[in-house]
Amino acid sequence: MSTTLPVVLIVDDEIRSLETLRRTLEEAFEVFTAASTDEALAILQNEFIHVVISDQRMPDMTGVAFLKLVRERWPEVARIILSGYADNADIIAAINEAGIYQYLLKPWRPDALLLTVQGAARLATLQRENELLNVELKAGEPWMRSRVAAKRQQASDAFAMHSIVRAANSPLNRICALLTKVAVHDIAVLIEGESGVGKELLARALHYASHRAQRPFVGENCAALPEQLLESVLFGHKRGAFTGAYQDHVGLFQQADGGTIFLDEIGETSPAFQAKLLRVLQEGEIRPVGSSRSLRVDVRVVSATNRTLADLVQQGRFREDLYYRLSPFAVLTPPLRERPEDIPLIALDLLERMRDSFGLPDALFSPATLVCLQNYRWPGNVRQLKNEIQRMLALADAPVLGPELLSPQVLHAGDESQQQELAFLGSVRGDLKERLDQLESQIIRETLTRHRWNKTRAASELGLSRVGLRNKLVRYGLEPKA
Ligand SMILES: Nc1ncnc2c1ncn2[C@@H]1O[C@H](COP(=O)(O)OP(=O)(O)OP(=O)(O)O)[C@@H](O)[C@H]1O
Repeated sequence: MSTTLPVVLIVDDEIRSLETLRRTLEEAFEVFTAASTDEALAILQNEFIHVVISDQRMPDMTGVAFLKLVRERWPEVARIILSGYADNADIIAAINEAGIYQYLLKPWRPDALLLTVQGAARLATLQRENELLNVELKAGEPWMRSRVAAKRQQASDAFAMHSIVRAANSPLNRICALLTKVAVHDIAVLIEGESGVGKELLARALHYASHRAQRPFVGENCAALPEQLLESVLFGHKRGAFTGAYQDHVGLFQQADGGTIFLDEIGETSPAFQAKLLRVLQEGEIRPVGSSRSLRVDVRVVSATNRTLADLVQQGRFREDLYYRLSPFAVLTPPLRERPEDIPLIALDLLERMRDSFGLPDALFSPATLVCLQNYRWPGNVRQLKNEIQRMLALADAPVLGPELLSPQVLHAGDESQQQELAFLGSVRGDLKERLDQLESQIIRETLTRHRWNKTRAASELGLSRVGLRNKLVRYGLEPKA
């Protein structure tokens, strides 16, 4: 599951009610609103929605009829009905026909609504993961077990350390190697790095490299929820623990039992929450809100932050004792601008994944576009790169994605790079032979990086034999470090 916010679509013909719902949910979710079912269907068609909340009484169709349609087309989307009337027939129809997650009565309470939508989003995420695993309900049957095992293997391959795209000489190699080593030991891991650098990707890869791979990986963005809700989401609650707690709720720590829990944006948590988390980690037990019983859980904690946690400790904003609990092993993921050799490879990988859905199965980058992509500084890291490629695909009319499709700041980075190239040429010292050697070494390094250090392809592009290329690598000391 991604710890980017879950996406919720609200459908209601009353604009004021739509806006109130949006305001209540938009802190914790990415929210779309639709004032008609047609508008809602168009959004479902184009967006990746986790939860649909529909009003029951709408002019064009009832909420139940609409959610039935949603269930037929997008069964993985969790469905919630909001109604002003406790009509038994409607409730039974909603449950039977539209398979809804919850029937909420108006006036709803913000905390109850948030909890319900959080639970529904979690369900939708699990359903998506199940879909990935293609686990069918008959998993208990012996013939299914081997299939489930095979599908789990596929999932672990998809999230394996080796599937994290990076160049042969990328600094990520060292990080992946360290995480693979640490994975087999059951210690907590802290992953630091700017937003969008791939911290969650690394956390998942760590999980799948560990002996916990057959158990769940669950994640939560700790910055997305108010303190009390976060506590309830992570540790669970008993029915009646607070207003709006209509039923028992199993927390994520319990859901992750035997597996890994990923606590994203841990640096944003309140002192009170930090104290509770520390107790859970010290005791290996959780106590659901409103419960008098503690439950033992066996969970490996991987946390992430885009701050420097040690600095927050220094500033008195993060508990030192919790910091040491969370970080017996810590890695700093470098931003994309510090590993430009990864950019073309990640860009090509993202393009391959996305081009079909934009109806451009043969799309490829022009060489000038690749140069611009590699020269830009990507403050939003891989997530921003992904958005940029989506934007290009959305604007493109032909398979070759030229630089004219780039957003201005990325395009402009190309200009800067030309200036840099001129500056580089000006900075090269020595006689003509020495300067040409330096240029040759740069060109070979760039070509190899683009070909993921596949020497046959690089040699072919450069018009060299493999032996010829190898000799030059030795001469210029260019062999990548393992
Ligand atoms: N090396 C990579 N190869 C392919 N895709 C990547 C790579 N690194 C990151 N991504 C993709 O970039 C996006 C952002 O990555 P991820 O969510 O892991 O970042 P993050 O550091 O956890 O971000 P945040 O701090 O905002 O939670 C995801 O879609 C992820 O799949």
